[in-house]
Amino acid sequence: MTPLLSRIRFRLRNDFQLGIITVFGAIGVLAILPFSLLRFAQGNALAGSVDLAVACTITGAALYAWITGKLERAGLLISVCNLLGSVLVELLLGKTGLYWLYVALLANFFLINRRAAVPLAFLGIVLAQMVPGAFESAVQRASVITTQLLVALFAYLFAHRTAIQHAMLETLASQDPLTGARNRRAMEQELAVAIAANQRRPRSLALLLLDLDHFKQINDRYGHDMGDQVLRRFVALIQSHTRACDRLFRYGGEEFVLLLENTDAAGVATVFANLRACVHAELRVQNAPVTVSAGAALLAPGESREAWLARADAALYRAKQAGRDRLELAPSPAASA
Ligand SMILES: Nc1nc2c(ncn2[C@@H]2O[C@H](COP(=O)(O)OP(=O)(O)OP(=O)(O)O)[C@@H](O)[C@H]2O)c(=O)[nH]1
Repeated sequence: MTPLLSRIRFRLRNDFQLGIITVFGAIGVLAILPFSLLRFAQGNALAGSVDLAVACTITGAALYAWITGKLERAGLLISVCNLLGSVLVELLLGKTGLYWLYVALLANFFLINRRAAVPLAFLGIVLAQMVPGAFESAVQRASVITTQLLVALFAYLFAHRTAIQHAMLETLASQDPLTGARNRRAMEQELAVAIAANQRRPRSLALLLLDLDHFKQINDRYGHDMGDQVLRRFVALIQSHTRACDRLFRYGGEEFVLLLENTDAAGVATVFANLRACVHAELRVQNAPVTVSAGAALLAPGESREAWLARADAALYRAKQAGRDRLELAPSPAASA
């Protein structure tokens, strides 16, 4: 498979909304365009033009989504086009437009945020009622309104449920189940994002690698459950003594990474001094104090995630060698070269 094809496959697999937009782009070409040609062949140029405009807009919006990545905007364009197109077809061809409105009502809840899809659904249902001569009787009109409302309601419930499950999956995929800190996978992604953002707008970005001292002894002496409890309390302590914008990750075992934005060497030293003090004061195992060592590194220009982490790790190693319960700051790569 060519790199382009595998990239397309990857994006379609990992982005549900882009997948739906793509399906619509294909519908624009494969399903609506033939109708447009049929209308022209039947001599109904107006209906043919409406179908052609809808097909082009939907397919254009799908291409726009692929090229720019602006899915919300593309989804909204397709949603509005679906609704207005259905109502216009109803105006020109009668009931046929109503059938398309059902598709639009259903699809819009997957194309755009469900809170935006609700008013659009109501707008579509109301507009569909205003088309003169589209209904043969009051009963038929009532049936159409009821079934359209039900379709919108079920689509809303399904989209709502999907959004909840999506959020749950995201949490499961990014959170360490024991401590609730973000996991290593999330760390790798967020460090990459922070590095990319820093290349565009450089500012001081610090990484603090924290490691509980002699943690093996805690497990050995007091049992694994006590070790787990210490890890949970350690994370809770860090989270309650750092800023909301500071990001904590479990790097593995008893090692944690704290990503500190807009923080220089003096700032890292202050953060660590505070954490060290609160660990001394509040983290005890059967009255024995627990201590923590740390290695810190400030991101150097052009530095990779791996190199940045390696410098913090080397600094942590030095902190351990120097007697633990302390912070070591990594020299910049230029200084150590
Ligand atoms: N209870 C518990 N223990 C863990 C977990 N993950 C790793 N460990 C233990 O953490 C210990 C880490 O031991 P070491 O790497 O020797 O580190 P240390 O004893 O803290 O020694 P220093 O880092 O040199 O101070 C090992 O005994 C692991 O089994 C966990 O999720 N829960």
